[in-house]
Amino acid sequence: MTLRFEDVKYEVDVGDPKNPQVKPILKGLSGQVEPSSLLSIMGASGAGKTTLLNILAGRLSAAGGGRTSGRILVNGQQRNYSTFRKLSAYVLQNDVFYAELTVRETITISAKLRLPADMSKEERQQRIDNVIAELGLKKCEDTLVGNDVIRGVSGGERKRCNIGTELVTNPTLVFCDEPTSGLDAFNAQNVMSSLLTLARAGRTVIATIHQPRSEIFGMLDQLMLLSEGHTMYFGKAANAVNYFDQLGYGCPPTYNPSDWFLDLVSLDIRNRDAERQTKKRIQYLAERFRDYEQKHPMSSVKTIRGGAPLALTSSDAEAGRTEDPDSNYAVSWGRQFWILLQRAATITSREKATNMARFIQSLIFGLLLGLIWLQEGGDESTRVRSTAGALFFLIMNQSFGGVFSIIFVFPEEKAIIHKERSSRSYQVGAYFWSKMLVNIPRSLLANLIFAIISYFMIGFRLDAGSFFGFLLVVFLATQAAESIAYCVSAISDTAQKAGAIAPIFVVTSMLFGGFFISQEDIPVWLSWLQYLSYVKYAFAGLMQMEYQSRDLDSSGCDFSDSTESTFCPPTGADVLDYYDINEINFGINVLALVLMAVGFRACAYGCLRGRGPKYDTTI
Ligand SMILES: Nc1ncnc2c1ncn2[C@@H]1O[C@H](COP(=O)(O)OP(=O)(O)OP(=O)(O)O)[C@@H](O)[C@H]1O
Repeated sequence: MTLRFEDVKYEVDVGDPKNPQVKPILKGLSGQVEPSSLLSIMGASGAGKTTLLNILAGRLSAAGGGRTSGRILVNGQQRNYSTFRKLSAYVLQNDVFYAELTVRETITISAKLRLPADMSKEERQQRIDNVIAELGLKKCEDTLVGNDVIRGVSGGERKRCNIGTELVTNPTLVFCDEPTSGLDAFNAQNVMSSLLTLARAGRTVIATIHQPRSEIFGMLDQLMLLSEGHTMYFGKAANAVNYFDQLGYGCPPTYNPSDWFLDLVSLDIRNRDAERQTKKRIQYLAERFRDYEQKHPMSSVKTIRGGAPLALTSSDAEAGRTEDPDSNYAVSWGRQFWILLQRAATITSREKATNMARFIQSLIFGLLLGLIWLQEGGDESTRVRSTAGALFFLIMNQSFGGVFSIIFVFPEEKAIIHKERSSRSYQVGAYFWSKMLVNIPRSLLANLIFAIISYFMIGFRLDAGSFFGFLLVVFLATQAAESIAYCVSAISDTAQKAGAIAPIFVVTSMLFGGFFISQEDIPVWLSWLQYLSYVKYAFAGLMQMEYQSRDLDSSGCDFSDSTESTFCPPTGADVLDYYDINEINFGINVLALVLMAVGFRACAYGCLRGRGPKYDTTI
């Protein structure tokens, strides 16, 4: 596939939105990349490399609010975005992965989601094996990808795994953003030689690269050198030294050419003199290159080394061989859901530290609450108050446990989802609902551990119905709190933001939960808030389980003086009256909790869906 770009410009508005200033970022860049070749876009930080790569890949975020112009031609024709996406792959700079999956599992899941469902198992397996072999990942295929906490593959292997997940579709065009960043020299070279191998197999590869060591520089086919949005050089990498030599900027013999070029085209802003001088030099080099471009029009830019181009139709036909011809996804929603459900189950079962932390937390808090309210004695009045306190506190405890298990994890996972959605691996609903389903057993088990310990230590009503009612309400309250956490995480960019917002909802629910403030004390204009409080329904449900249809031991009570301070209820119904929780029955409270758990999750799903990747498709 030959990719040609002509006079590509990109500008954004900066400063006061009412009186914005136009900031040009790319100032009319042109070039052409042919099959079997690797174009490296080089330049100092802020030169515009990533912006250009994103525009060429059709992955420039529409959220940036900039304006693009120019022309991008694929095999001489205006690109069709839908086909272009299927034929191209974009390898992000950040290797965001599930640390708990192995390299082979990661690539296999990508293949299952992105290859047509009617492809035979053997054919798919062959494709996965080829990708693993092609990228030299055989040695570490069964090693966990890992992260900062879990020991996994090396940085270079992770980068190649990142490339591998994109290569399973056999793309004809591969875009790579800074594939060598963060890698040591050895791994950087390995990654670059993998890219070169891909190019030699007939693909067109475009990669941004910051400052390659001399061995890597020697491997490059075509080089595009950028500075301040201008082209400083475009052509054979091997000719670059000669080109700058002719302009009077000969590379000293002991220098790595890429270091030399970066020194030449970097803007030095340490002091005014240096800035003026370097600006002048950049301006001069940009003008010289424009002259050079006019003398050597683009059609004369030839592929450096030969290689049979991949038949455009093979990949195209493959990508078009989907279950639903109208869908942009390779497999149906149901199959996406099933694959993602299996993935989520595998990850959850391997999150040993998280699972243990959740279960130990339930155990410790179950014991702690049990010890604090251990078989509370005293008169009925004291027992009622302390039971209400215990029930309320344990709802809060389980809610916070659930909320914090999500808000510090989910926002980070969103980076993976964003990447996978950008490559159109699946619909967000398939991911979200499969994840919700997989999380339920873990949450249920944590609640069960907590319920068994606290229920019997505190000494709540001793019959099976009451215990399971208690478990149901605590579980649903946790689910409602988790749903709020998902919702907040879906709208927050970072875990910190989610961590700051989520308690607002939980604490407000707590405030209107019916324990601290009675209904009549809530100002009328705020009273609607109580109906949004899952704590209210959970507290009412638990109190009903404990006190419904129950006579109390009210010996020693003086009913002639039933003021608040000498509260002395003869029956459970009086207790429920006292806490204003007789108006809604247990079934309705449970239903309200179910609706809140589902409703907030649906909101979270809506937010995730609405905040999906959107790209500028102007050119
Ligand atoms: N939407 C935007 N609004 C304002 N400035 C922007 C926007 N997009 C890019 N820029 C600016 O354009 C310049 C080029 O950005 P780009 O990310 O392409 O640089 P780069 O060469 O890839 O740098 P690096 O090597 O540091 O990643 C930077 O100065 C950046 O701050």
